[in-house]
Amino acid sequence: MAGASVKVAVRVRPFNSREIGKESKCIIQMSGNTTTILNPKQPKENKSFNFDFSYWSHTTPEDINYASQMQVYKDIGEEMLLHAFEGYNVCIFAYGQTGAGKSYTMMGRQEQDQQGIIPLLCEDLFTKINDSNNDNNMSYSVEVSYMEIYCERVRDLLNPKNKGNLRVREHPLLGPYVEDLSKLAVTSYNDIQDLMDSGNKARTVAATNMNETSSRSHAVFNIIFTQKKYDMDTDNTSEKVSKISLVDLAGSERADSTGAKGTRLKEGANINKSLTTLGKVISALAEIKKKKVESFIPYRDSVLTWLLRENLGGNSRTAMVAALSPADINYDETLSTLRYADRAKQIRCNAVINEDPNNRLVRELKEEVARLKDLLYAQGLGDIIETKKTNNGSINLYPPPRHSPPCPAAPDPSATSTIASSAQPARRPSKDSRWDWWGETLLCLDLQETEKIIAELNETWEEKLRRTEAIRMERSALLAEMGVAMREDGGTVGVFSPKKTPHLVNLNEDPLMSECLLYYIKDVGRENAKTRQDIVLSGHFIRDEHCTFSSTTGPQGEGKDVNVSGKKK
Ligand SMILES: Nc1ncnc2c1ncn2[C@@H]1O[C@H](COP(=O)(O)OP(=O)(O)OP(=O)(O)O)[C@@H](O)[C@H]1O
Repeated sequence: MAGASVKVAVRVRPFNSREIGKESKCIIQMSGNTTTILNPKQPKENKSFNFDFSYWSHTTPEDINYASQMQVYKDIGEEMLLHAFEGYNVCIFAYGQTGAGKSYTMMGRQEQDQQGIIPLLCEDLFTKINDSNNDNNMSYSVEVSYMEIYCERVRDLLNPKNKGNLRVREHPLLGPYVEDLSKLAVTSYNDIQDLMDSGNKARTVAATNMNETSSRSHAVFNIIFTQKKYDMDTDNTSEKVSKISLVDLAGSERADSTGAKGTRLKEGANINKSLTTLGKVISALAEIKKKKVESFIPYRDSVLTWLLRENLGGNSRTAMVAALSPADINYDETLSTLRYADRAKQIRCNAVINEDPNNRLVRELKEEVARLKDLLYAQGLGDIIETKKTNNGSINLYPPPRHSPPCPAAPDPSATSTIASSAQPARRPSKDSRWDWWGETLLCLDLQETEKIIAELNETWEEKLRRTEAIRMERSALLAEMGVAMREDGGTVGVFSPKKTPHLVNLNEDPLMSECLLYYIKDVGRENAKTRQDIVLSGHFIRDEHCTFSSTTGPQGEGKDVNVSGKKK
């Protein structure tokens, strides 16, 4: 299995009404696995590409060559699900310009035979689990998370409590992950379907709220699939864990072709930042294969690529579906999609079976906790751990005792989920104490976070189900309170109050979050930090000596400063 290439498929959809209205010509031809694009201006300049699959869905199911939703699932989804049962991480992502058919391929329509890869895969997953229920030595658990990345901000689509933007963090053992992203336990396909529906609604509500369409955000649906096998002979239980990531990317068109201006253009640049970086990552990985040399892969330059790092050239079996418009008016975008897909073919991933990762992880995390505690004791900060014991398990971080007080009274770290608690220190620390203060604070945060992860891993299945049910009830209550109903209205999906008046709801209540959360991921270890710009707190924010927070758009960043109250300077 080692060194398998990314599987790449392209799929062309029927004309839409706009294209029909413009009397568009079809410029895509397919024969076997080969896709040819005809240049409408230069008839002799046809370009052909070979892929693992070329799906002709331009006509109707009556056409013998027509590729149905089921065929796409059988070729791609079924294979990936098989790998998940083998214990590999898998990923399927859809790429293409807005309206090219990404969501149709990934989610599809509710109607019969029109469901896409995600629902078909989830249904098949539970069919297979139920089929093997006769085997008493096997047990399975399925957990789901669903997030949206918009303008480099991460939103939880399943838990209404997570209103703000979630932090993307890096743990020395876990790698990149989204802090506090809900992982909900599911026991049937119906459970997953409900979560998918709620998540899709939350996505539409948020997009409506921002006067946008969801095509500008990336949607990442994750399934954590755990299989436990009891061996009677050895009285031992072994475990395989697979993460199934199903990704519907934002429309890939260039900002200038959407007529975006001002703020919109800036947002576009940020959305495209993830896509542009994805392109750079794919190109860099393709170069490695071609030239057989190591090269720098800019995973950290965007939230999307950072979170999908393992799926792109790492521990994963990965497939990509590139959605194509058939129309001559979209020639440039479609050619660019084909080139993108062609490069993706070059990527090789080194997937390994994730056997017994949780036991190992808990052991390693406990070692990490012991190491962090030793460090705190060695620095004379043992009293933090002692306070924690009497403090309901939470560490009072502000200020750490030895160098106190570099900052004023301690805020309640649980008051807001992310920045506010880190943003509280308002007095400028003395030059000498500043570094110690930050070093110690980071140490405390690491300890707190690692203990949180251990608690999560140790949660029993019953506890997970109870937590899932509590979140489900909160979600229903919130949606009922907002009077949200989704309906098709003249082709537009909207958010309506029960009286059917258009009704906007503010899911983005935290102004601090919405104002200043731009992720900053810098390729520098905390311990190697040499300049104040290198202090990366929680992976995103850099606190400078004037107690403002710089959030930049990237390592080269044109930084945008925000002060502690979250208003732009
Ligand atoms: N293979 C197909 N067969 C039939 N209809 C399709 C197909 N692919 C897409 N469509 C239709 O084309 C329209 C646009 O598709 P879709 O919403 O999936 O595009 P998209 O690439 O996800 O766009 P966005 O970036 O806006 O999310 C939809 O009405 C969809 O039902």
